[in-house]
Amino acid sequence: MNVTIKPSKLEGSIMIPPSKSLSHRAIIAASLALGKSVISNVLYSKDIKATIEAMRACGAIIEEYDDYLVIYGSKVKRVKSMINANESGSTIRFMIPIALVCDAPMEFRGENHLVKRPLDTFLEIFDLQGISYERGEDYLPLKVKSGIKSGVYKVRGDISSQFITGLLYALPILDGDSKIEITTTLESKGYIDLTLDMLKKFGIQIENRDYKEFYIKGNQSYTPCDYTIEGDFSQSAFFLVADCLGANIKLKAMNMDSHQGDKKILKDIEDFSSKIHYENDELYADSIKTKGAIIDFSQSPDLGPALTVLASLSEGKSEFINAGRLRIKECDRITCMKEELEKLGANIIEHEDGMEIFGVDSFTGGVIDSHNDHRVAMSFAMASIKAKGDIKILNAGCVSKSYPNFWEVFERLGGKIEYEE
Ligand SMILES: O=C(O)C1=C[C@@H](OP(=O)(O)O)[C@@H](O)[C@H](O)C1
Ligand SMILES: C=C(OP(=O)(O)O)C(=O)O
Repeated sequence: MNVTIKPSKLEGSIMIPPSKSLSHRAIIAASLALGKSVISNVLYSKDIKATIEAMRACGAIIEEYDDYLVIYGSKVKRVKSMINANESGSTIRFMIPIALVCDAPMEFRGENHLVKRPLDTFLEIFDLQGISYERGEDYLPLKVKSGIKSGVYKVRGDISSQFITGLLYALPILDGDSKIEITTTLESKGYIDLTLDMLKKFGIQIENRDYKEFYIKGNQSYTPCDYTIEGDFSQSAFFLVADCLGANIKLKAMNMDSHQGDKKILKDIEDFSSKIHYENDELYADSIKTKGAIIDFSQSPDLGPALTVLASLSEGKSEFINAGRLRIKECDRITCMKEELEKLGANIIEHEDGMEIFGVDSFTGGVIDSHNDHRVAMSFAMASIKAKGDIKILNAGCVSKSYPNFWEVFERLGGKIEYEE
């Protein structure tokens, strides 16, 4: 599906969808807890559906209702011999160690760009533990012959924190104690905090030694827990950027005490010289001519696409640093944002691990390729606010990865869209 957006004023109050990161974590923890858990405020995005199916493949009984799940957890067992993570990096990297708690063969699959996103950390572990596996040219499909064992795991912290999250979920339920040693600086640390918080809620103890080593006692049990998913700060970024660009959108019921790393968007927006307000339970940013800023993406890579749009429309120069991991997401988000924004008149210099962005006053119209990346598509929806002509976004349906009703919400806020199948 393609969409053509006519520049228009966006205004209104909306509920931001539930956090994708917390949803994955709650569903997995509940699926591993023997007994009944209710997970409320669930959005059935493609990524979350992939995790639900993956946990069913490992033995959980999951009942789906409108916006909540009733989950009867189980010990990991082989109900199906294949897990398809679709396009979800979180699902594949969380599920590999979890599914391999059960000592039986498992095939992991993925779709589109996911098959090329790195899984080396796990392949190295398989080699060290003598676990045989088969793969082709890409990382997926991956057929693993047997389960993982407790012990010492040395893991890089600068490729994806998702490997560490997967291990933190799996190692407590193995026989024997384990230790994860982080061998580099740890990036996306906020996501490890979300993991540790969720594990604690479901009764799992992890000893965190300053994020350098994690000690994990074996033979632990997940205990059931009812849990409500809070609003997603990564998704709030698109609407707060829209506010800066001239929209008047208020985000209802965000948890201002949230531990989500992407809550950093509030500071980032203020670094661009706008102001964040939280009044009467509503979050919004001032519409002003923002000024260029220096933004570090080591802890919050998912904010990259939205902030590239904001920087392109801010006065003067912005510098994005420590952003190399943006290249290993749903697409190479550095090259893609540069190439697509330049079609609208932006001025960007690309570096291996960042960008220099020279602000312009407004955009022209143009045809944008979303590169099948939900965050790219949503960022260009917001770019349309400052465009002098129509913006057509190709393959705009990719928003369903995290936010299936995004375009409906955009229209409800006053966005003018023509759809084309
Ligand atoms: O653990 C998580 O929920 C996530 C971790 C981040 O990945 P990295 O750890 O690879 O940066 C982030 O980009 C992803 O969207 C969600
Ligand atoms: C990178 C993302 O997710 P994942 O790694 O789970 O595919 C994302 O949502 O931007």
